[in-house]
Amino acid sequence: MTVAVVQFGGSNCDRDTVQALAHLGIDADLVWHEDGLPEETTGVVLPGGFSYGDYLRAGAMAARSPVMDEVREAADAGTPVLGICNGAQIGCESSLTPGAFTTNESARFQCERVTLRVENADTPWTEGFDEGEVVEFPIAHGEGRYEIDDNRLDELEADGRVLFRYCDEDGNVTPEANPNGSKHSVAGVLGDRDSVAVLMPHPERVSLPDIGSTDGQGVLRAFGE
Ligand SMILES: NC(=O)CC[C@H](N)C(=O)O
Repeated sequence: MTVAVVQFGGSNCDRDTVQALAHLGIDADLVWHEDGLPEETTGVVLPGGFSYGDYLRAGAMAARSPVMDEVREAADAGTPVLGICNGAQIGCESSLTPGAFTTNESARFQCERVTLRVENADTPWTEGFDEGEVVEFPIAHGEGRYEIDDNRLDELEADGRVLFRYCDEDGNVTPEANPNGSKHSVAGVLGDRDSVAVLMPHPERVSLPDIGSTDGQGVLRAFGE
């Protein structure tokens, strides 16, 4: 049982992710994208970073790597797939998940801790949380503003495919608590299956007790089942 953490040129959260998974007793390995997914792959993480220097649009180049065809096949077969930050951008650029992550409203790179409200606790990524629970994760992105057409967003909302929303410390979803101008304050969404998810905040950066918080463990535990 091995989770493949797929490295592209410019990935930089790959090792942190392996370490965070290992801390939870989940076997994970770095996989260079040109090498393809190993046969024993039981989960896939598209990690954060700056693949191809965010050239064109963040995630646009990595989404065209042949390994993404394998990731899609694995996802279609029910293998859990999680895109984190740049991995979320790659997930949307490759249509594994709906919508797109575009330039922050501030037009700046933002690195800060944010609070998130768990919108649907009935998914593998959130079953360790309560619905409405407020958790704190870091963000570190320049292109994290979630965009999607209104009809599609209404469908996602109706289907419970919004996983996390930016909120204030009391769980109120307000424009002030939305760090990047994401539509409906969306911070994470599910793909067609609930085994596929992407989120802009970084659960792997809040998964090791030594770093001070373990709020992110619930997300990564999905790979332990
Ligand atoms: N931390 C990350 O993965 C960064 C994502 C991407 N490079 C951005 O700035 O939007």
